[in-house]
Amino acid sequence: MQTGFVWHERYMWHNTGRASGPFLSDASGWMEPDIRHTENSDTKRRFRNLLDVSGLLDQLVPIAPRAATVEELTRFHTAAYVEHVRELSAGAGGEGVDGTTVIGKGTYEVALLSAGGVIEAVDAVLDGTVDNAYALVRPCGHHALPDAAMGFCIFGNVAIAAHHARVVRGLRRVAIVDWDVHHGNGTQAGFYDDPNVLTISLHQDSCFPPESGPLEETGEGAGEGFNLNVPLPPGSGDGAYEAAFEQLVIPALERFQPELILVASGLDASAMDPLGRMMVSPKGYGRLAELLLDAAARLCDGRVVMAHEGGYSAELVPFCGLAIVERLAGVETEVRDTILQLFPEHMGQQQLQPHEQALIERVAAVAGL
Ligand SMILES: Cc1nn(C)c(C)c1/N=N/c1ccc(/C=C/C(=O)NO)cc1
Ligand SMILES: [Zn+2]
Repeated sequence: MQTGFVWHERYMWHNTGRASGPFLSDASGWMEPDIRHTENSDTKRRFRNLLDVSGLLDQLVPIAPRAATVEELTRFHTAAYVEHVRELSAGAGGEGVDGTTVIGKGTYEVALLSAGGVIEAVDAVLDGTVDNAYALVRPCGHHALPDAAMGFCIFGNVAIAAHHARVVRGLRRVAIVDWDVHHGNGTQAGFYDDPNVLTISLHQDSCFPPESGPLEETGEGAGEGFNLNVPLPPGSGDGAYEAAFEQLVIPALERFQPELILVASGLDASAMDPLGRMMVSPKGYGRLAELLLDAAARLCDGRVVMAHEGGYSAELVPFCGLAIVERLAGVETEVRDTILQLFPEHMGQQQLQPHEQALIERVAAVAGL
């Protein structure tokens, strides 16, 4: 199995600065100042470094990112928004609409490289250069709206790549699966009336954006039935996610018959993430990757491109990421045993719980699955 890997040191140079709050500059004066913004380079660098020291990185095919063009960005974003980011980035910087998304000096160029890196991964998979790919990009994208930055996201990397696959590469049907713990609101918004792009988001119910991603949002107009939200309850672990995949995600993909599957790969559903309340283990993320790749092998010759999104636990992002990339590459490193010892079965709420199964059945009824 040939697995492509997108990385660039510049991704680490997107400067989200230092704040006095978790990711808010505190106006009250009651917070000790000078801590790193929650969305910083640390967990991404640790993920890449574990791929390196485990020996897996040497078995991946490097894919060099490039800057996305304005034409590529404006298939999803407004031209005014793209220009706004460029201006802020060239000047003193600024923030997105939610007051937590930093557009620092030079962010524009890094965000172009992030979106362009996912496009290059899609081209490498569609050209057959590699079988599948993981784009370890930054800043993330799934919260970005056509005209606004939010949730640490600047440009809608995965949405832009989906447009590229359809408009430039001529694919008819592209599926997007978002396993980040937060709702992929930007991706949903971008294709809400589009029957050619199936958008699926599994997320912690009402976590972020606040109240976003209810199961009733199934698409509109021609796109009715082509958006699937799975708002899992806090505390959902490996069992709940595996059941959601087996009962909802895989059947939805089989019904849609995608020619390419894109994954918004946020690792913040892990059991130790500060911005989520889920219980997924590294083994659990590995299992989701297995289920997805098995479906892709049956549906679209294994064509899968994963783009990194959220994930803020320095301890678990590397192990969750490694578990996923091991499955993409079909390689088992010696680290996997460590992962299992770190996360024995009994830890946390790994088994499917009745209330989690009940939510899955409510989604199945609404989605006709
Ligand atoms: C708004 C707001 N206002 N306040 C006071 C606060 C504390 C706010 N939280 N912002 C957030 C909360 C979570 C994320 C997750 C990003 C991610 O990983 N996505 O995948 C981003 C921003
Ligand atoms: Zn997230």
